[in-house]
Amino acid sequence: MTSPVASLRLPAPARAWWALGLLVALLFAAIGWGVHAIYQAREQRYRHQIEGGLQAVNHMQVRGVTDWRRRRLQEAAALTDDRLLAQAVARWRATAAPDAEQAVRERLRILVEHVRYTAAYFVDPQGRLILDAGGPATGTLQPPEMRALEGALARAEPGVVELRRDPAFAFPFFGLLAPLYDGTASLGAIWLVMDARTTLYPLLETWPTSSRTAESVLVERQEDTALFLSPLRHRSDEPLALRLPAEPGSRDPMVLAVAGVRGAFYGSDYRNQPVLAVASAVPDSPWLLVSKVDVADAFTAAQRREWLALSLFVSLGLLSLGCVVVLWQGRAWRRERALKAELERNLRWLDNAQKAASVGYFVYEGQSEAFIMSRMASAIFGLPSDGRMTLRQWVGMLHPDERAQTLEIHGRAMSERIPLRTQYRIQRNGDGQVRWIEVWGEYGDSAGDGEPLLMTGTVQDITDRKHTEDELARYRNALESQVRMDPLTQVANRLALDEAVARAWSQALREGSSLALLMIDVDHFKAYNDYYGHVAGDLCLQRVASALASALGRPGDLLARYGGEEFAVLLPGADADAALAVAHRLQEVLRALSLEHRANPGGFTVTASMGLAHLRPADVVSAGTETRAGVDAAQPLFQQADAALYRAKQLGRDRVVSYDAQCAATLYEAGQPAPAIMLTYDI
Ligand SMILES: Nc1nc2c(ncn2[C@@H]2O[C@H](COP(=O)(O)OP(=O)(O)OP(=O)(O)O)[C@@H](O)[C@H]2O)c(=O)[nH]1
Repeated sequence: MTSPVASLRLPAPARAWWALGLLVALLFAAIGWGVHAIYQAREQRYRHQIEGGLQAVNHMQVRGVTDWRRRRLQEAAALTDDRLLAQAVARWRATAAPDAEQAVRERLRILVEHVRYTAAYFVDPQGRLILDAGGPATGTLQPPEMRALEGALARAEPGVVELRRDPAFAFPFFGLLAPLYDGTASLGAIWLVMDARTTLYPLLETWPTSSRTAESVLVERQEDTALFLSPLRHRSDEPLALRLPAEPGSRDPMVLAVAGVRGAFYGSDYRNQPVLAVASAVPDSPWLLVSKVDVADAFTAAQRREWLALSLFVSLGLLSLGCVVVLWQGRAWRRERALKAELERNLRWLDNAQKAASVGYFVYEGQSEAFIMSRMASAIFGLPSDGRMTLRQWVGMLHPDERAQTLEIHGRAMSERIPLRTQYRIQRNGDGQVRWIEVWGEYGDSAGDGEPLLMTGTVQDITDRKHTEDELARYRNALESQVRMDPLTQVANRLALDEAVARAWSQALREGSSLALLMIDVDHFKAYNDYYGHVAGDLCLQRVASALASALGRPGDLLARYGGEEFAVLLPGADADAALAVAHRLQEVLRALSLEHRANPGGFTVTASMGLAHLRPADVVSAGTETRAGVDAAQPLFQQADAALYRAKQLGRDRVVSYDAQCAATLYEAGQPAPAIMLTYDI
């Protein structure tokens, strides 16, 4: 038999959990793959974005440098086209007029102060320095400037001296030579000198990002080298001092640029750092502008952004998942709370129901030899409500009258595994009260599973019910006896006599034994009533009955009031002599009573006549005269007793007559029907 506790165990999860686990693993794999793919796509996009961004910066700076050069050329061309300046120079050179010289110097001063040239000179066609903004100048042009002057004068347009260094100036400078003419005669030229540090190089430092590795460098191919025209961010070489050989296989972006590589590309710069670079040519110049940024720097920022976005995405996902779990768990919690509340309600209801019905439940654990009990069960046994009672406690409480029987019933239920239903008394330890209880239980034992012996059951206090039942039984018995008792004399009535006679007749018939019936009639009782009154008559009958009853002692003998002043005594199993002896004893008892009866013609006390019948029912049946059942079967007994009584009256009353042939004859003579069976007796 499976234990009820064992049956409460949940089934093993098995395949459902495996499937769930696999599903979750697949889900995570799909999410991981999705995240990786998103990351790859986004990284590619960011790479393009970074390359595009660097290209945009490079183009912007190229445009700035180009504008810078164009403005310088325009300014030089404007000097060549300035007729007033040319006329002032021509007049100054021809006449040495101070106002003309002043006009030329003023023009040179404006160029220095307002157009931000570092220096401006007037040079003659032979390249000698004649005048600057401060006054007369001395010296001659260096070869690069001389070549530019000759070219400018020959072409009648400004000549450019590319960025270079010279001991005359402590900075890299850019030079222009603007030729001047007086008609077709050349007057010389204005030499404009511009410091690259303050005007050109700042254009290369305009970056929209705050990257620490981003830089732009102007380079120029000079023979088989790449000459760095602008300063370097991570190296202290002066501009125009560093040049790298343009070797094939070099990965330096400057070298690659002078080798003809344009657009975005990857390389390794003068620090041997991997870089992303963009190279462009500055229009109308020999310059190349290379903008570059460390790969690590560019992509670390992008990767950081990417990881940030991804971690944000993952965090949001996890947060959502957490919310779902919390919601789900919250629902589970709410559901569990509701179930607990319902369970508590049900337990309260069960408790109340138990109280109302005085029923408790319990589980008996064979292993620990203890009862685990509900509150009500504890209360029934008068124990504290800790819900535990040992086997020894229980045995000690069993009422001594039922202890052995109760233990046997429990033992049989346990050994035969049959349901237990029993009632017994207990004497409670606490208050000493004796209570009736009813126990319903069932033993369970999964010995094969190693489960301990268990019995579950209910216990009900039925003390009140038992009392009620006892009351009812007493009441019923009282009723029963009242129905079969004569209310006046308190001896058995006619109904009780008939039932007793029927029983005795059947028993005697079965056993082949005999029985006797004595009919007793108070003599001249009408006269007693008439003389003493009816109430006194009742009292007389009561005393007669009481006296007769006191003379009968044998179990089974029965005195009954047959009717009126007539009594009957049934003597089952009595033989003829014994029956006659009883009759005489009864007569003696009456005489000893000495009840006064002045109206009795035969004396002055109450007397009675008695007719005795004695027979064996088996004889009657074998004679075939009677075939009736019950009390009717015993009619011969009554008839013979009646006949004997009649004869006793006939013979003068106050005597005992046993039935014999004379009795029948007397009846016959009196014209009354004689009993059907004429059995005689030896009296
Ligand atoms: N007081 C009283 N009288 C009763 C009761 N039952 C019957 N009797 C009276 O008993 C009398 C019986 O009278 P009878 O049948 O003529 O017999 P008897 O007067 O006894 O004469 P014998 O029997 O021939 O000696 C009647 O007068 C009844 O009224 C009773 O319960 N109480």
